[in-house]
Amino acid sequence: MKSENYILLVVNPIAGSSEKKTIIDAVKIEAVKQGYQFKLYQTTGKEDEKAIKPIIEELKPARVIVAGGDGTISLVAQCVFETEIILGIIPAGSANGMAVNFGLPETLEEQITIAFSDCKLKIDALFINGQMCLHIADLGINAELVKNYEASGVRGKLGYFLQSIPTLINSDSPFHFTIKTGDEIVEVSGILLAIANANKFGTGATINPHGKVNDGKFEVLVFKNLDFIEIFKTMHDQPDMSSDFVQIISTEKASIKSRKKIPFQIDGEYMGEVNEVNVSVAQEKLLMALPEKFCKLHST
Ligand SMILES: Nc1ncnc2c1ncn2[C@@H]1O[C@H](COP(=O)(O)OP(=O)(O)OP(=O)(O)O)[C@@H](O)[C@H]1O
Repeated sequence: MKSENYILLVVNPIAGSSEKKTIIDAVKIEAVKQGYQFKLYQTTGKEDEKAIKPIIEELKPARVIVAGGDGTISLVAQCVFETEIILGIIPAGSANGMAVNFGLPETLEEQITIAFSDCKLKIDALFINGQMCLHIADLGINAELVKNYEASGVRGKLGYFLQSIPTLINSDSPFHFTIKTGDEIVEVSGILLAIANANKFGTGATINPHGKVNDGKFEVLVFKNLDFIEIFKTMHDQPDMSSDFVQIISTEKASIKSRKKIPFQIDGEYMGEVNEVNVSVAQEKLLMALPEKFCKLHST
């Protein structure tokens, strides 16, 4: 089989509410136009990683393009981790947190241009309790919201919205955290502890204004209360958040414990309740095709 002459497109047929045939056709047309062979893999939700890895080994594609939500992007990222294969993204999930963080445009045409472009960046991957995280993981009310959303069966942004009020009312928060980073131990209480490789939540809220995706570090952010003025500030790209609202720890590794078990999510997938998470970072191990503005911002 001829190497590096393929574009592999991985599509999650059930992600979000968008119709996938348009995406598949448009990516195929672009691949053929650029002289590539085209291969499509549609996820089943069962052992997809085991199915995708041998396809990549056999075809050695120049790029793998993924059309789905954050869960599918993470799945495919694991398949190209530590290789020189370029990963391109067509956001097609409900919340698309990663796409919002990377500043990917809204139209399919522009997304395809970027996925095929030479504007590339090697980004860090976090490993949290052995699981890859590219965007944001958290313990507390946001993870509770993800759990309730997944259980509700209502997909899309409306599902998140419908779940938010009962989740806030019924939450067990605040939680008490012990955070160990190298030599430092911090004791702190909060409603939400986020572990962020990224700057923004899927809502566009900038929770981690100084984070960089390729600096070999990540941020542990403890949100102490539901201060709506401070939450409002996160709608700006460079919010000046008070330390009474959020405590930010920038580090290369962390061990986080809590007295009681807390709902936990990674990149929008609910992971159950835990009372300990261990985080490490693998620097610049994932090669991605990203918007020029994002690449420039991270190359300085
Ligand atoms: N063919 C399929 N049938 C059912 N579930 C699937 C299928 N393919 C993938 N999945 C499941 O989809 C989930 C990942 O969804 P993804 O992150 O792509 O979308 P999302 O952002 O969660 O958006 P949505 O809310 O639309 O699912 C995983 O739980 C995976 O097991």
